[in-house]
Amino acid sequence: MAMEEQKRKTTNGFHFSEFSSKRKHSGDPKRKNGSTRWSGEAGQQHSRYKRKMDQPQDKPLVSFPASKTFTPSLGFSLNQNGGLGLSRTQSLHYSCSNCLPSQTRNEFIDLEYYGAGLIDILTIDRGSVSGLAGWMAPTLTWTLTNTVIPLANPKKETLESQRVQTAISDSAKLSMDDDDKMSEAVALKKQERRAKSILDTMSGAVSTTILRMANYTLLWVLRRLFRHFYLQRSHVKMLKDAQERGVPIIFLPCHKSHIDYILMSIALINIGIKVPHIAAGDNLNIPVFNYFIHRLGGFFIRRKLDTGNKRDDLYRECLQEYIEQLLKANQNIEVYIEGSRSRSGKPSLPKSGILSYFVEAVRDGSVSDILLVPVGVAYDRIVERNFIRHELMGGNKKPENFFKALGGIWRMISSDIGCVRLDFGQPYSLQDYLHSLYISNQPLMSIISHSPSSPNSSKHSTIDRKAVTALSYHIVYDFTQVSTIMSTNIVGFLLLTKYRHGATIVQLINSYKWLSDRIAISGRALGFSGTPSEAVHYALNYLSHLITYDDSNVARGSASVVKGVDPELYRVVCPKLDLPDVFQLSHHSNQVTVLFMKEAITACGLVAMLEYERRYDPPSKGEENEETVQSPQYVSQEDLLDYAFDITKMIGREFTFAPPCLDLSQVLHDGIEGLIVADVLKRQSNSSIGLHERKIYHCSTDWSDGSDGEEDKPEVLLEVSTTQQARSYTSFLVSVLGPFIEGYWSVGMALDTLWEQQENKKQDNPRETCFLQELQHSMIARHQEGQLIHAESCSMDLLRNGLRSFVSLQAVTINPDGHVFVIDQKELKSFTVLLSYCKV
Ligand SMILES: CCCCCCCCCCCCCCCC(=O)SCCNC(=O)CCNC(=O)[C@H](O)C(C)(C)COP(=O)(O)OP(=O)(O)OC[C@H]1O[C@@H](n2cnc3c(N)ncnc32)[C@H](O)[C@@H]1OP(=O)(O)O
Repeated sequence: MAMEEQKRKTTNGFHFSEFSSKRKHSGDPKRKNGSTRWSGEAGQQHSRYKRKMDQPQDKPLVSFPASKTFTPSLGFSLNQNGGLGLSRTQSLHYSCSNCLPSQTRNEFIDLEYYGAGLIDILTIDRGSVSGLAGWMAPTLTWTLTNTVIPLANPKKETLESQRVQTAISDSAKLSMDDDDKMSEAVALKKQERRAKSILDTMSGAVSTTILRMANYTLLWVLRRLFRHFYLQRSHVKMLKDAQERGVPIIFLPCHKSHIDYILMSIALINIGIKVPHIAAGDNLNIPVFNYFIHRLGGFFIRRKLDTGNKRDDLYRECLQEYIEQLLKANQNIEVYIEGSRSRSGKPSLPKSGILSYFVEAVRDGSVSDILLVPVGVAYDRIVERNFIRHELMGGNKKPENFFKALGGIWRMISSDIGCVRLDFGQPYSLQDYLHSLYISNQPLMSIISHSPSSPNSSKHSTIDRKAVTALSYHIVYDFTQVSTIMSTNIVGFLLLTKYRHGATIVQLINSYKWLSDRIAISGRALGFSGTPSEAVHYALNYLSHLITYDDSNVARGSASVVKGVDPELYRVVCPKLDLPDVFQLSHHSNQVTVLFMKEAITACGLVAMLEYERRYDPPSKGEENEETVQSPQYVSQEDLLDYAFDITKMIGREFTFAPPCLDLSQVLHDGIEGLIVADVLKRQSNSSIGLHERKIYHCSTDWSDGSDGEEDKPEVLLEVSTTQQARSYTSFLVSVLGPFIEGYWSVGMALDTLWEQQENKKQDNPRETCFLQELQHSMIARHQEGQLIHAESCSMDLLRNGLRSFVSLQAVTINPDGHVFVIDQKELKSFTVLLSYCKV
């Protein structure tokens, strides 16, 4: 009792994160605020803690997805394969009720157009005109005359602007400080020349003639590449309505392939939307191509604004002013905020630099408003397979060049990529977004780390960096939500989770039905409308290089083969789990993973919690009778949330599975609800269970300091179902996150070894790239020895994210020279142990 009293005295209420949850810990002096101790040594430290939700109890637990409406299966189309078409039409107008006022949300929704079907851009409006004339007619007439507004001269206006002129004189002063002998006139001239050369490289004038020719040629190429290229009719109307508003539209697509921007421009041109100016990384500034890119609307930006460690303010100002000039001229802009193509199929963490320029333009009144349109791009097949294999296996990014680009185009033309679909999210006003964000003081989800402004950053004091970062995460969430899930994604996902050891086609068809229903309920669009059997066959055809068939079942005349049913359906399909093939399957599968994230995280929390208890709090000898073993298990909901919270902190950034304006505890509550609906957990009222019969894994309320009367609140207990069905669903959910858990755990173990070396000062700490390469080599070796469960966990992308996650948990740091140092071994160990519990 005295000990409990002592605990109570030493317990402090503290904020685990600024926004999300408030925890109390046990008062163990070894524990530091906000961290969970996951000691590997039995019984040494208990990691139970009490967590208190900031949210009032009467607030709805889950308030997203918001304002979504959806009409299933209205459109229909046939493809060349005789009926297997991408035709399920589902309109999804997503916007977030948390951070947008309702009038903005519903502004562009016009129910009349709902479910009016899909448009195939490859055959759009050719109508009765046939042959060459049919091709040329739309190209030469209405399309381009409407869609390109010639720019006056953004380069000249940018150069003459107050902002760039000030930056020129500031840079001149700096160069005079560096070189005493330089006169002011010379310094100014030099900086002026530099500004001019920056803008020469950056800007280009759109040419209607070249656009017209490109539209014609590329439509021809795309016809060879894709079976269909679909847009939703309702989205076309929505974009036209948005265009009527007379403010610039910013298109923010996800980035999976070089074809993304070609599809975007072609789609917009052919539906009569003003063609956007596209921010292109300067790696594409290659001879010949750069001429065309400039004339097709691209403008080059550096992928890193600063060169080396030297800050380049002149470049920043030129870029910002150039963008502002485009906005003032009411031009549409397209930005790939992920900054590069996704290697893993899931969105990369967004970059906020260009977004901050849009925000600043609206806030300082340079433009009255801007409409933001997230765009999802979905392919049946991965377009650039080789580059994914190469880079995820740790290969360096190869610089682009003319011949490589030509080779890439040729390879693409000669392959069949299936169908592609563009889905536009509902346009939302940046003005409204900022307004409601500041008015409602929305919290940002705590797992988002926003980069603080650099110490020598003189700018952007007026912009709340958190708000801009939140906006960028919101966009990533939005384009994920609007993206269509293709049949290849579903089959890839099933093969990597439920059926890693193989499944008959019949099993795949049944699971496909189940999963497509899940997708429909979640409000995401499904990119296939045929029967599940057609969809599975269609997908297996596109995944043929990633699977093998085992016919022994059929040849043996196995009992499971039903007479009278096509024996083909009993062939066993096995995924190729070798490296690097498995990366491609996981690229497909990751499109679906995000749907299960909330539940999978809570399921991992549950597994970790039960494993912890099994190891460190086994039933005492006397209790170990048959009755106790079979008695139901209970967990405290709050403790489960704590475990889930820590897992989210660790691997949550792999997927943007909730908008940043939601409180993380709300999101995880949603995950628990999912487990309850699936009968994995059952909610119990405290009073209905006698203390003696509870085997409850929860913390003691005695740890509370009692200052806020929390102990008055009834404790929510969850009964863990022991049915076979519940267990297999839990294992399925855990397997969804399996590769991430295994990869991150391997990073944790490698860092632990590094810490030992660091302590013994055996050798210099490795650089980040070296550390990751060595780790990947050892993992590949372990995979070859059959010691890894998931070969996907060897992905360089995943290992890099794992390392960054430990950095953001402040267990590890990477110094300016790129060397990796462990700075908090306890924190490192606690999270590594937590991951090992999820692995079981
Ligand atoms: C008909 C036929 C048609 C055919 C049609 C063909 C079309 C032919 C076109 C080809 C088109 C190709 C298109 C390819 C697609 C790509 O090439 S994708 C790659 C290029 N695009 C991008 O990277 C866009 C997204 N990236 C960004 O926005 C990055 O921030 C930037 C601008 C590249 C800079 O990155 P960075 O150097 O790492 O710097 P970062 O930390 O982001 O910060 C820079 C500044 O932004 C501001 N900032 C950053 N974060 C924040 C924040 N949270 N809050 C406030 N301010 C912030 C600050 O001012 C910051 O400076 P300091 O605070 O340090 O002073």
